Amino acid sequence: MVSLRGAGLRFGARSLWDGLDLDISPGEFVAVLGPNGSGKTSLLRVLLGLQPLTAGTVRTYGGAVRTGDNRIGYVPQQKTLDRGLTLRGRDLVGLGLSGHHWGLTLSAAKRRERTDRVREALDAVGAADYADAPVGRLSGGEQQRLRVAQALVSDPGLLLCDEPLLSLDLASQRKVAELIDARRHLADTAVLFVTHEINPILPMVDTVLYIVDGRFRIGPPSEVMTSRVLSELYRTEVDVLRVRDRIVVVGTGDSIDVLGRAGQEHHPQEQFPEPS
Ligand SMILES: Nc1ncnc2c1ncn2[C@@H]1O[C@H](COP(=O)(O)OP(=O)(O)OP(=O)(O)O)[C@@H](O)[C@H]1O
Repeated sequence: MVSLRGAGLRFGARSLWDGLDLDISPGEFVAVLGPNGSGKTSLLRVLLGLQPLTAGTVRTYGGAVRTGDNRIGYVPQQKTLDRGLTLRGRDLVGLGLSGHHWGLTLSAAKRRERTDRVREALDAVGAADYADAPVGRLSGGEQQRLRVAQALVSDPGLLLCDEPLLSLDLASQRKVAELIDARRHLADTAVLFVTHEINPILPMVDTVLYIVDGRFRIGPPSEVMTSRVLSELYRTEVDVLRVRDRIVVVGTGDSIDVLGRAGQEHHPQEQFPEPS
């Protein structure tokens, strides 16, 4: 579905990553992790044909990337929609069916097919109940389900997700992650999932691409999410702990770190005060 060979991207003097070789097969779930500014969104933009590489090659579906490829679904970084936006959820999802494929004037049969596709996508994400409400009035989690439906309505074989769980509560995170996972099992859809937090998707992840300051590692979570590998990537001492079925990362100082931005200056008694 995706093939990157010797791929590099630089802006001016700054190289985001270089020498990146990555193959993604149908049905594979790839998590892309790394601190702010490491080039995760830029990688998605390359695959969407919005950002040319500065070195190497990229192919999707075995051919050159192109913008507006409706075989690629895209869930963008979540922004809360304007409260005043009166567009209905059903129409937002319909935007995922590109005009040139369906034509500007639709026959009655085509119109019915389009309506059915939108309804199926709404049902698949459990959004049928609020499909006719103005999207600006919906909660962040409800809006996010609609974005997933919009990305899936064209039946993409490749789904690119840019932090789709951001600012969702735990129940909504689980639901949205499960929807995406269900889709890949149902249709063998390959998923490239940019995230700062691996735990909500950990059971689904086949491969991690972890990028830090131009350095990166690719492999299964058990190989990449280790103290040794993350310490090498961050060039500082990082501890990766397994707590129940979660991964806890300490020492990176970025948002995947259990201690957040203060991680490297951590004083245990300040973070976790003893009960008085
Ligand atoms: N078109 C551009 N021109 C110049 N610099 C750019 C351009 N696009 C991105 N950058 C820079 O490249 C770096 C990587 O950006 P990118 O959005 O890919 O990071 P990210 O890993 O997705 O970050 P975050 O986790 O904060 O979303 C940033 O420093 C950004 O400012």
